[in-house]
Amino acid sequence: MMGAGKTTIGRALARALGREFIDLDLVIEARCGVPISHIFEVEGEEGFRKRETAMLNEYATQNNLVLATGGGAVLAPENRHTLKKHGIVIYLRAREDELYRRIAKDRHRPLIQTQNPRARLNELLTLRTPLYNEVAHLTFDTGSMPIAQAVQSLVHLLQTYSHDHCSS
Ligand SMILES: Nc1ncnc2c1ncn2[C@@H]1O[C@H](COP(=O)(O)OP(=O)(O)O)[C@@H](O)[C@H]1O
Ligand SMILES: O=C(O)C1=C[C@@H](OP(=O)(O)O)[C@@H](O)[C@H](O)C1
Ligand SMILES: [Mg+2]
Repeated sequence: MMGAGKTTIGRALARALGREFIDLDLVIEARCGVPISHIFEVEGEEGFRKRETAMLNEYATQNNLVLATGGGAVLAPENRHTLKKHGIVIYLRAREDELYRRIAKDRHRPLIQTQNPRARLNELLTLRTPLYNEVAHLTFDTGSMPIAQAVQSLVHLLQTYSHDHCSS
């Protein structure tokens, strides 16, 4: 979900693993030359989702990446299939009040620029939590854990997962 730390922790995890980091939102912004919020204004959420799926399809099959999606990438069944098929998907989980604290003042997340952003976040979480669970190979609670500590734990979690599930 927005504010879980996908961009921040993803970037630090990539560094720790010596992998390239790709954030789908940043790739979309770089290609379009405008912020995500502008894409929402001009093309609506639907237009943004098409771009998100196109970028996911482009990067999902590349090896040796840490790829951060936006929180809504799980909405399309096609994206869930792509993520599960090609990646080890980590669901970064944090409590609703912690998510809200992290994103409340940020004007760059168009979906919560509403009269009642807290209620909106709650609605989105209700809708999406089953989808996050469906697509996750691993679930990790960031809580109020410092980023460096989260990264260390994730490296360990991935090592264990790879040892148990990957043949080479
Ligand atoms: N574990 C954490 N503890 C405290 N702050 C965090 C943590 N993870 C992320 N943040 C902060 O929360 C905000 C949102 O993080 P971000 O990585 O953009 O989340 P996402 O990409 O999942 O929306 C940023 O200001 C980031 O520094
Ligand atoms: O949850 C969502 O639907 C979205 C999350 C955002 O990314 P973050 O999850 O990195 O904030 C960004 O993709 C866009 O604003 C839509
Ligand atoms: Mg992000």
